[in-house]
Parts: sequence; C-alpha cells; structure tokens
Amino acid sequence: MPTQENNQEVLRVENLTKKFIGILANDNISLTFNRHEIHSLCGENGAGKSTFCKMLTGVYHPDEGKIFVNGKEIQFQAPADSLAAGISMVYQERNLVGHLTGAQNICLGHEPRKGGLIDEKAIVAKAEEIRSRLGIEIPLDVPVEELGAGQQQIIEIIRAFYGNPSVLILDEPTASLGEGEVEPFLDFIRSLRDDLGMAILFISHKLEEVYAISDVITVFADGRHILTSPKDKLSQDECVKAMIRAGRQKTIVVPKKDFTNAEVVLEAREVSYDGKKHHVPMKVRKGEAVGFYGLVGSGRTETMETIGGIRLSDGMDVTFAGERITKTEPVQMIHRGFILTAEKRINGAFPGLSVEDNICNLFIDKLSSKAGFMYVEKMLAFAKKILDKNEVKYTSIDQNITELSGGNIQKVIIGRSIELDNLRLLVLDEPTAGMDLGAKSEVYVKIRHLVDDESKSVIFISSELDELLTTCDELCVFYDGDIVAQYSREEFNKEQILADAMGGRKGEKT
Ligand SMILES: Nc1ncnc2c1ncn2[C@@H]1O[C@H](COP(=O)(O)OP(=O)(O)OP(=O)(O)O)[C@@H](O)[C@H]1O
Repeated sequence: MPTQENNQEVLRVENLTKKFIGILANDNISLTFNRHEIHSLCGENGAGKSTFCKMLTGVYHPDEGKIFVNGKEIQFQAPADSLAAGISMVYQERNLVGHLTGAQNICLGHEPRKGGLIDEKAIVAKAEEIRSRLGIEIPLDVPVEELGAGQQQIIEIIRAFYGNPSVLILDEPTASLGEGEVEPFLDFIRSLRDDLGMAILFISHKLEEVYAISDVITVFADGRHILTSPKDKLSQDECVKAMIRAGRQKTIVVPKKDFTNAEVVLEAREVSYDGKKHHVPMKVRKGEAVGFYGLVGSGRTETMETIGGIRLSDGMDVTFAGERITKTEPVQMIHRGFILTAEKRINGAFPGLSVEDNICNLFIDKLSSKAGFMYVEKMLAFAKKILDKNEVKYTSIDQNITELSGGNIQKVIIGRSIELDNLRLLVLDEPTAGMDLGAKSEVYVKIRHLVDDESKSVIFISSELDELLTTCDELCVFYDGDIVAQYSREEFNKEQILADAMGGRKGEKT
C-alpha cells in the first residue's frame, strides 16, 4: 500500500487544454500522478478521459498546458517520445494477433534481429525477462487465441512493459473479462503498484471496480476536472453525483408477463461450429428479452454468430420466424429480421465514413430513389433524428465516426439497428461495454421499450450479470459452448447462476 515516503510525483500536468472544432474536449486540466498509486479517472461518455490520455501518450498535442515527467517538462512530438519518457498505455480494444504466441505478441513491432532476420530465441528471452520482472506466471509459448480473455489482457500489459514504463494507463481493462477473471486481474494490477511502485491511471465505468482498486479518484465532466479525492474520502454517491448530469440515470421497470401462448421467434436445439456440436436449447418469444450469461469464451457470441450466418456453421437445428435454418448468410438473416450488433463496436461501425453515412448506409432503400440517387435532405433529417433520439454527443454530422467517444459510437450502432422496419430479433452483444451509468440505463430502457411497446424480441449478451437480472424476462447460462441452465424472471438466483456459469452443472442436460 502507498505510504507518505514512496508516493512521490512521477507525472504532473498543468493547464492542459485540447479543443476540437466545436468542442472543448479538455479544459485547463491540472493533475498529479504518484508512484505506488492507483489513480482512477471517471466520467460519462465524452467527458474527455481518452483525450486526456491521448495527450499523455503523444497521440494528441495539447493546445495549451504543460506535461512534467519526474519534474522535468517534456513535449511529446509522437507516441514514441511518451514511451521513452516512461508512459505506456493499454487500450480498450484488444490488439493481439491470435495465431502468434504470447512472446511474439509482446515483441511485435520491436522484434530483436540477428543478421537482419527476426531472432526467435531473443524474442522468447526478452518476453520471459519482462514476464519474470512482473512476477507473473503465464504461458508465453502458445498462440494467444488459446488463452482466456483474462490471460490475453495480461499479455497486453506485459507488452506495455516492453519499454520499462513508470506510468501505466489502463483504459477499461476489464471490459471484456468474465466474472471469475476480474478479481485475479485486479490483484495483478495491485501487484504492479505494490511490487514495482508503478503509477497506474485506471479508467473504468464500473464504479464497484473503481472503489475496489483505487487509492485516488478523479472525476471529469464535459471536459472539465470536477474533483480529485482520496478514495476513502469520497462516497460512491458523491462520485456518481459529480459525474452524472441530473436525471440521466433512468429506472427500469420489467412488467410481469405470461409467455405461455406467445409466438416463438427463435427456437434452437443444437448448433455446430469449429467442428463441434453444441447443445443450446432455447426459445425466444415475441416481446421477450432473453439474457445470455457465461464466462468470456463460453459460446454466447459464437452461438448467435453461427445462427446469424456470420460464423461458418457445420449444421444446426434452428427455427427462426417459422422457418427451419440449417445454413445461412448474414444478408439472408437481416432480411428475415435478425440483427446482431457486434461485441467489438469497431466491427459494427464503418470507420472511414461520417456519422451521417454510418447511420444512413443501413437504410439506402428508404433514403434513395429507384434510380439509386440518395435524397440528401431526407438523409440528413433521418440521421439527425437518430442522433437526437439516442442522445449521441457529436459536433458535426459530417465528422468521421471514429472521432466520437467510444460510448457514443456504441449509441449510434444500437440506435440505427432498432430503426430497421423488419426487425424481429435484435441480438446485442455486450452493448454497454465502455458506457457510463446514464448511457447504460438508457440501453436497458431501450430494450424494455422494444419488447414491451413494440413486441420485438431481444437477446442481451453480457458479462455483467446484474444488468441482465435487472432487464431480462429470461436468462440462459452458457458453459463450454452449451446452454447449461435456463431461468425465468421469477426463478432468478444470482449465486446459482454464477455457479452454473463456472461449470457447476457440467454433464447435466437442460
Ligand atoms: N479526434 C476528434 N475530433 C473531434 N472531436 C473529438 C475527437 N476526439 C474526441 N472528440 C470529442 O471530444 C469529447 C471527449 O471525448 P473523449 O473520447 O475524450 O471522451 P471519453 O471520456 O473518453 O468518453 P468514453 O467514456 O465514451 O470513451 C467528445 O465530445 C468527443 O466527441
């Protein structure tokens, strides 16, 4: 734990300001980060957290202000300068190459060479050296795609240690970890603080986690620094109040419903992919929200990608909207009214295109003439309507989608999907990852609106059990590719569901 003498300042910023056209993304921020300290940065989507970190990592140049590392002012011209000064960042979207080993991933881009050729032995030695410095046991000689999500995240962090940093920035590092993986991962982060004396800047929307791990908490709102406080002196209520604009957190009401005679939209018994048959008995009815819970890699995403034609199927026993499906293509499924929003939001966005085109491209039929000419005014009005309805924070409808904050990109992707006229079943895969509390509650309300008021069906895949318990009518638990248990709302039992997800019913048939 930190003590007076060991938490000296390692990084300080004074009056950092960053403007984009039409927005003050960081307004005159002054902050200090100390060794032996985990300092969390909290704030709503678009509050300015990523912009701040991008100035620390040399991706953006501040318009005003100064950065000091170990008391010395430094001007970063490029990310390499920030790395050389000892600041390293692990981004939210995982950046590993699946078929390469842990060691190869750790050295990717900096491979030691011998006589001009990549020196595989030196790669293993270098990766091993960093691993043992961090004091962690993890296999470095297997392709990373064979590791669990938690272990992959640790490989990402080992990679961030290539340049021996003294400040480590972690952006939503637990976003893709399952329930059982979070605690060991947080222990690892604590050990980086305690054993190596690192200053850790931790960004998370999960308040419980922020309170479990932080020594100091800073809150940003609308690009401004609202407060910095030792964790023990800031209650969770005060923290939430500082972050959230009044009234943004919405209450979710789940009405009691009887689905006995409701039309079955999706019925599945078995799906096969990657050469293996999986037992996935489920019925999703009209007007029903079904939660899929399980550890990362338990088959929730894979099952729905196979049914949606996105993943190659080796056969399946599935009926959708009264039609037997064995093999299919994504376009056919979309025509049938099956829409899936991907887990990694970047897979759902068209990164080279504007905000407007990202919305309108799904509605070309509606927004163009028979000859294929787009109705410019209709497009603009339609895109604006979706942005307003979903409270997306943007500066111009023409800006590139990648300029929006992560949570706001997600709002666009979900917002446009639910406008599709023929929508029958919406599959949302980790829709709230990276969203702030207010935005999360808006997603829950949207799900309930779709099922209760519009009689659509929703499958909600999440690693956060609490949000499924709050929002869904029914819950399916996945383990090792199979659905191992199903619960209706009256039967929800958190402990039992967690036990099922850990393999407590292995071998039993549902
Ligand atoms: N390159 C850019 N061009 C224009 N505007 C930008 C750019 N990058 C960020 N912004 C805007 O600056 C504001 C702050 O965004 P930032 O990504 O820093 O927020 P954040 O707190 O990290 O949000 P999230 O939690 O959603 O990731 C947002 O309004 C965003 O749209």
